[in-house]
Amino acid sequence: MSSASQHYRLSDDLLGPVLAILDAHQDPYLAQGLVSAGCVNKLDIEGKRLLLGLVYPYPCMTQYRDTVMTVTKALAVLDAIDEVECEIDFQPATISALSAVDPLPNVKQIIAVASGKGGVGKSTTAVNLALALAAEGAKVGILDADIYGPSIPLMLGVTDFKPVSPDGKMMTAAEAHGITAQSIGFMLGQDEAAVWRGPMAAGALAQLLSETQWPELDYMVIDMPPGTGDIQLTLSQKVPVTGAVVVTTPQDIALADAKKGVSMFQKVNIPVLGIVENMSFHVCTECGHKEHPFGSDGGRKMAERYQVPLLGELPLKLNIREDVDNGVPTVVADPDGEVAAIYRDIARRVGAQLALTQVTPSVSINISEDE
Ligand SMILES: Nc1ncnc2c1ncn2[C@@H]1O[C@H](COP(=O)(O)OP(=O)(O)OP(=O)(O)O)[C@@H](O)[C@H]1O
Repeated sequence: MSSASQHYRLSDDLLGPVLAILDAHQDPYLAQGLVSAGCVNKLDIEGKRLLLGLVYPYPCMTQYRDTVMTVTKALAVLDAIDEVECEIDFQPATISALSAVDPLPNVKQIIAVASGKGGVGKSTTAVNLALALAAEGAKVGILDADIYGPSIPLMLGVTDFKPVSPDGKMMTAAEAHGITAQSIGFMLGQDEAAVWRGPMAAGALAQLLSETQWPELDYMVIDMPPGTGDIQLTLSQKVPVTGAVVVTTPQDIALADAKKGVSMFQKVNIPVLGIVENMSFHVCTECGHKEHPFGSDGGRKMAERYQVPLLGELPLKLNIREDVDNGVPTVVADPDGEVAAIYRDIARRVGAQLALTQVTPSVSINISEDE
């Protein structure tokens, strides 16, 4: 990876040691030194004050302070430097090869959150991932494409939102907790979903995505319908998804279905960014005993087998459910808690994986009226 533009204004004597020190700082998510990862885009010196500019390809705002402290301490060994002024920014990669038909010019990356099986916590993961990416400094949207049970309006507390179309073409989206949301649930009546044929549903969902007035977004998270059937396959082909996250629980049956999810994305050349194991463990609030009600290590073994990262393991925890039921997901309801920290860690991993994957959209979107 290399940075878009680098401004280095140091003498050769100083540049070498500074770059060596910065490259010795391994970024945990990119698994490379800061220089090799292309994060160092500015180096200048005023007297003995080093001006350092870092640009990350994934959002990591909650880590900025730690990074500044570590890097400043490391550079302090050089006699020529007695102060470091560090600016950190985030700039996600933009999809490199967009098709001629580009329905989402405002969106840099599209992440599909999928599961092989219903009820594993896909929507809970999708909404918390979207909010965690936002908490790390990204501009984020979420599309609730789960026609079997659109739950994002409830989870974001925007159940009474009704999209309008002032120009008769593009629909408005809801705003909640700093992210933009569109949901099939805003459009559907109670029992409409179940009767849709696969291609028709996928067409309608792709249309919903392309005909919504999204603001400039770094990431669009799509909460996919559960399963690996026609709708999911067609949707994956109609939308230029740049990476997929597969959610599973550790139990055998969910894992078997999640494997089908991974294979489906691999078949349509969508990079699988990794696996989230939800409801991995439960810690008793009274005695602190940790148990694995649905088995253990399934997600890890699956990740190893398919050679994709295990992005994180979430506990089975009452307040995760209560928070989404209250319309304020845990990342927002308890930002300093350990669950929010896990979601933010997953968000950084997802952003870094997208940056590390040479992404091109799966296919161009071509929506025909009859689908
Ligand atoms: N880690 C967790 N701890 C406790 N409850 C959870 C956790 N993850 C999800 N839940 C709860 O489990 C239920 C199912 O979650 P969710 O709706 O996110 O699953 P899903 O896979 O999207 O389901 P569907 O297939 O119906 O769309 C919800 O009530 C949710 O609040």
